[in-house]
Amino acid sequence: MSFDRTIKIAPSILSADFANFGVECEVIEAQGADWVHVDVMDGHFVPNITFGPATCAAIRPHIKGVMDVHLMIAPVDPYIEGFANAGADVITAHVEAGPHIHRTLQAIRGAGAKAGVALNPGTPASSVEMLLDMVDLVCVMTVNPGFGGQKFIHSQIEKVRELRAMIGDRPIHIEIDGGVDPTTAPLVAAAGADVLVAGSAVFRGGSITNPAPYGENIRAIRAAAVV
Ligand SMILES: O=C(CO)[C@H](O)[C@H](O)COP(=O)(O)O
Repeated sequence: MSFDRTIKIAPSILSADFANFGVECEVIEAQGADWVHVDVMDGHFVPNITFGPATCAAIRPHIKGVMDVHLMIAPVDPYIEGFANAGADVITAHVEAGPHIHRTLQAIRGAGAKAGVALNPGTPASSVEMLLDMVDLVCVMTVNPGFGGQKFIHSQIEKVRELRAMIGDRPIHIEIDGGVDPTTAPLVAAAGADVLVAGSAVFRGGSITNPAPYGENIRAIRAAAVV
């Protein structure tokens, strides 16, 4: 997985057809997705439950590119190896998920994956300042995690600017997750984000038997984000 700062669109399969994840991943990549974003929720750290490492392992053969696994779970550490073995390229843990995020990030890299750290909307950019040598990606949650289809929280744009300045030349992606669409994409891209997670704005209007809207939606977000 090479590093660059071009805009990458990462559809969240939270908005896909849960009965057809494998095909959804193939179709979304064929329609122009750069990464596939996989939302893991435990009903404890967030008020929703999705799936675990077995599902990630099952969809891995259907993804040619980057499988970007976002863990909205606590505790995190006991499950890192399982998600790495399932083939995750990036594993992102929340800074709020436990008292030892530095250890968690070490464990992610130790398991052979790129390490991401996610920040809830109420968590300041400064919380990752001491972690920058440990991370490959910082994920700014622009909704409260747990559900797709929520409204973008505009106050997070300033956090993205702060992170962009803090990161400087380091090879660290800034990922935005929640409420990304053609109206919000240019705001976060201008602030310095390069990975845009989008669920409802990508999957809206399409299906595995009618995938063209996926491609139109991805192209619309990408075009809007080129600032
Ligand atoms: O992590 C998430 C929710 O916790 C989702 O990835 C995120 O909300 C994307 O969905 P949408 O684009 O519909 O807002």
